[in-house]
Amino acid sequence: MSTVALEDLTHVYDSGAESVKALDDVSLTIDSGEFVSVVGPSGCGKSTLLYVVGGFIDPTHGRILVDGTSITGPGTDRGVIFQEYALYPWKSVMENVKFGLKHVGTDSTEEVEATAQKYISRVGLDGHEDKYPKELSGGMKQRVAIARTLAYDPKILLMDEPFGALDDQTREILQRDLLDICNETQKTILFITHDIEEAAFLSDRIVVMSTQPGTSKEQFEVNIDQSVGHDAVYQSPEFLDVTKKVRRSVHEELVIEGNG
Ligand SMILES: Nc1ncnc2c1ncn2[C@@H]1O[C@H](COP(=O)(O)OP(=O)(O)OP(=O)(O)O)[C@@H](O)[C@H]1O
Repeated sequence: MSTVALEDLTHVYDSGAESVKALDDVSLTIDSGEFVSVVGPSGCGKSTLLYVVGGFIDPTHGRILVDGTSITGPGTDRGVIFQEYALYPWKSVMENVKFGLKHVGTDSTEEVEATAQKYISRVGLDGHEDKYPKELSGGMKQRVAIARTLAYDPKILLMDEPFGALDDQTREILQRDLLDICNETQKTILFITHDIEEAAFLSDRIVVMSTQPGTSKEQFEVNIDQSVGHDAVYQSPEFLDVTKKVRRSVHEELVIEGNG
């Protein structure tokens, strides 16, 4: 369990001729075990926010604290899952998952094998260990990516549109699996999505970002019992209410952008 605090994050991409302010003074705390989604108009800085929290880019201003300590780059305390599965095409499912464990210095071959197998099973890929990415569907590839990240047990998951490339049915199955994993392991999650319904189904809290430069515009608590399943949740008054409010908030930004 880990708390993540984003303090006054500003990021400017400076490519010499032109500079783009992607984030403007974003502050946000994600409590231990909390699931927070970030939504907002295209180009508002959602991915930038995730890269900064992942430690892949240094913010121009501000800092990120994990359990009170400032981060200085990527680390195994934070596992990142992208929309593109980022698997090694020349490695099998087993080898891809084992690769994740290299970062945490597990020495024993048996231990590595057993841990990899545990997470391959956890994401429902028993029997597919020796297959290569090209032999897998999109949903299976994303399961491998999730298993590879879970295998080294990061306390924090940073997910950038992880289900964006999947069909509706596969997406719903993986959303449910993700929630089950969260309940079992109490991960702290920062989840980026375009999909307001997805954010409302999965999250404890939704942050709406303003149009570029991205600021944390508005936040919505979500109190939904996801265990009743997608169909029942999607028809519940709480779900309809929160999606309406979030949609309105995002839509205001699109109008502002259109006028600007
Ligand atoms: N490497 C870069 N160099 C310069 N500008 C960049 C770079 N990466 C992103 N940007 C700009 O920063 C702003 C924020 O981009 P970012 O990808 O974080 O937004 P986003 O909200 O994730 O977008 P989308 O929803 O379309 O994926 C955009 O104006 C984008 O063009």
